[in-house]
Amino acid sequence: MASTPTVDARSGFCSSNSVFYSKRRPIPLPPNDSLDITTFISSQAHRGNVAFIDGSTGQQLTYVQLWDAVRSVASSLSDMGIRKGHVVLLLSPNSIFFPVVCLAVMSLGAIITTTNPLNTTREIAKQIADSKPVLAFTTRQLIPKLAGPIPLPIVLINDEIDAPIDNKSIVNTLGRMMANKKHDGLKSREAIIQDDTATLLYSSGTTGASKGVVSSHRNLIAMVQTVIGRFYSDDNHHQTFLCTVPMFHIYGLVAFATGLLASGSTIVVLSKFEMHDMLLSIQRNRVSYLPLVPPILVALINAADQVKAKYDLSSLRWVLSGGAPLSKEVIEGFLEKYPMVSILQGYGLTESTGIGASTDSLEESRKYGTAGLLSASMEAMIVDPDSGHPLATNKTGELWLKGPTIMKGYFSNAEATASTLDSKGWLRTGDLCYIDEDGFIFIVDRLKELIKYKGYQVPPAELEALLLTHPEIADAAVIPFPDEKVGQYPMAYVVRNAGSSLTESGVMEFVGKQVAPYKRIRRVAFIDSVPKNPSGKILRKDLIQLAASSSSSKL
Ligand SMILES: Nc1ncnc2c1ncn2[C@@H]1O[C@H](COP(=O)(O)OP(=O)(O)OP(=O)(O)O)[C@@H](O)[C@H]1O
Repeated sequence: MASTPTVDARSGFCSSNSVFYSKRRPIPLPPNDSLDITTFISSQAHRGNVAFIDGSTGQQLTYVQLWDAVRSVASSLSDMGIRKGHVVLLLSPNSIFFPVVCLAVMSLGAIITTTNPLNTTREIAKQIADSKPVLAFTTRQLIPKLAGPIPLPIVLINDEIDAPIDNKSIVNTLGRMMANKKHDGLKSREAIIQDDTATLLYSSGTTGASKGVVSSHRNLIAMVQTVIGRFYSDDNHHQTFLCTVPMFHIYGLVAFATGLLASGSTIVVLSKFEMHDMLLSIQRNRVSYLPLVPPILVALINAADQVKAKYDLSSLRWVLSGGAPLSKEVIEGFLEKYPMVSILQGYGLTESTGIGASTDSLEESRKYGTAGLLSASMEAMIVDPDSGHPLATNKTGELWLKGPTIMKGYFSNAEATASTLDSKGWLRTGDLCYIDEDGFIFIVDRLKELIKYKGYQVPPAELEALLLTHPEIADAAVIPFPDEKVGQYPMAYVVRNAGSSLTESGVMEFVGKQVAPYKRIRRVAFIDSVPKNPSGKILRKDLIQLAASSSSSKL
């Protein structure tokens, strides 16, 4: 008889197979295999009334209007010949119509692919060549970005029904589609099963070329269940969220275009992040939940006195941080300035269709620096990157994840899929982590970003967190600087507070006193701001390039 694996209730670790099991209540997936994400969300019971509010114009979409719009757009798409398996590109800043497009496309079994409006025409052309969309939704301002070698028919996202169709690529407008009340097109909708592909999102490309991540309806349904479990387990009272993070990224997509709609939340949408607009929207709409990325949190700390004097933030209860590391020092700094607000953490990847671990309560968040507990039904292994052996609690190695939200694979890239997903469904996250005796995950750094000094590994995130504790440092990034003798050494790019006269040697001494000799920063440069991507990650490759060009120009 096979023995039952013994799982330690405190850590979730099973010593017989070295797997960490989630400590959260498992979430049963809907048994009906013939189910798409849109039907799943729209069939959830809740008492919500207003789904979306445009943060700048105040325009609202109620839940009744939202689902009516989704059906109208789906029917129009079907009339245009969009079928299951077709890829549809969405190039748009955040808007209350972004989710309408996503949900309509997915309801037909077609696949939504999104892209960053800040991408160049060349980058977008590359994504188009890879994903081969048959149609694009975009705004009038962004049409020139689709001027690549493959012309695409365009649906204009425009809230005016009678927007002029004055460009030969424009085949329709979203306003006209939403006004279509016949819904005859839905009769030719094909059957969808949970395993069918729903989204083709591109990873951020922080550590290499961006890759197309294929997620299924099942992946998204499981993620919606995770979101419901995270925010609505105890009581089902109405909550208002502010959307500042981009909806084209997995973070924004699972929260604002899918997950939160299952429980009747109200979502105030900002087309882009701007500090004043964000704060004004919180005040005006009595926002209770603010999901953001770490740089915004840092900005809120730095400007705390002016912010509190100018805006009424009394409705704000929770800030959710995700997408990039958040140090203990930043958390403490925030709580000191905003004692009424609690911070929740979320950790995930495009490849895990969103949240893989999170803190869901104030008590959990008090484990400062943690990315949280594994999401419901998620399993983890910590694998020694050198030996490939799984490790136990409090040992650092690469985090592997397995569960119902893990992607199907990379699009048209069998090689990348094989090196990231193993045959048993384990996803190699590329993140260096440990899991403590209570089951909390701590992210040390990204494997690919470790600096190798004389064979020792130096995590840049640790040095960045330390630099941020300096009272005269507003922001910092640490990169590897190539050196013939030692391989690489840590170099810091530092943003000084206004009026600071901190010197290079001052920075080096500050760090040198607090770390082992191999971790010391051996080169410093001052900059005005640290380049970051929309999910808050430091664009280290840009800084590496900058360091290389400034050192060669000095030769
Ligand atoms: N709460 C968090 N704390 C620390 N790091 C986080 C957190 N959330 C996400 N991350 C980081 O973000 C990564 C996932 O990011 P994303 O899927 O946007 O693309 P990327 O990994 O940056 O891009 P690419 O794989 O193309 O380099 C995780 O592997 C992790 O390194």
